[in-house]
Amino acid sequence: MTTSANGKFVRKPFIAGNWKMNMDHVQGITLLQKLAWTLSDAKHDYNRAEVAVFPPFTDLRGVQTLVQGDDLEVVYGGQDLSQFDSGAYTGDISGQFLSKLGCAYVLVGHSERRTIHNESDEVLNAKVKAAFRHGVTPVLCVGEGLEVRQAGTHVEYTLAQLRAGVEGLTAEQAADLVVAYEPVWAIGTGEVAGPEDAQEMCAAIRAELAEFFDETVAEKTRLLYGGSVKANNAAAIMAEKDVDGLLVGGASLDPAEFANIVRFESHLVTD
Ligand SMILES: O=C[C@H](O)COP(=O)(O)O
Repeated sequence: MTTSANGKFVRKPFIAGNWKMNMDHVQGITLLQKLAWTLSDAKHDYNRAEVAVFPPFTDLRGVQTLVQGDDLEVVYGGQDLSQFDSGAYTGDISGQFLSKLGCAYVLVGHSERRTIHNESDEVLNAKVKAAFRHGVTPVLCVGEGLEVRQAGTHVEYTLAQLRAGVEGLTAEQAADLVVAYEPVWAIGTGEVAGPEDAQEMCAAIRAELAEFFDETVAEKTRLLYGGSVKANNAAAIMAEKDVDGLLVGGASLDPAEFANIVRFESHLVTD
């Protein structure tokens, strides 16, 4: 755990770049090299903000080789995993394979998996458990679409996804879990939920974790915001009390922009 210069952070900030279905394995290496150089030039202290990238599966072996070969401090993960460990599941990727590739994290239930691939809460709960079985930390994504937001039921909707996702976890697992709140209406649209929207939901998620598990879990679980994050809005979102990190899509494909998001602290107003 880290405390920042302004004393805000009790949980280590976590800045994650989800490349989605962008960057083939050659482009991915170039992107990661540029990101690492930019952060090195800026003397980024990885103790102050953990940096993760989530490349496509086909990039992961190259990413592992680069991270190991150049001793990079950037960590990486998969964008999805199977709820099963092995067998006749064509096209799926086991948590065991991700673990063997050195993945520290895996996204579970990204809104694009929930909508395009119709992944249910039950399947996602099984995926969260599969990740833990293989020693890979799940980043459970939750969040509402535009209709739910307009109906004003977004908090209850999102908390129901959360409860379903963490069902059956031990307190220790829940404390390690990362939860990403992504309001679907703010993803890739240029629409940003305001810092106060991110705070409202992250506070509600933390309270729900305290209720579902206990206060200790709620104090430890890291909560991210994702949805049209850019360098010019990252600091304001991160200044919110219950926001511990950012899940960045489009802006993570630009190494200079993403590095500036990682270095959000340099844009924070300190007392
Ligand atoms: O995984 C990232 C989120 O879907 C946000 O994507 P975005 O930054 O392109 O809006």
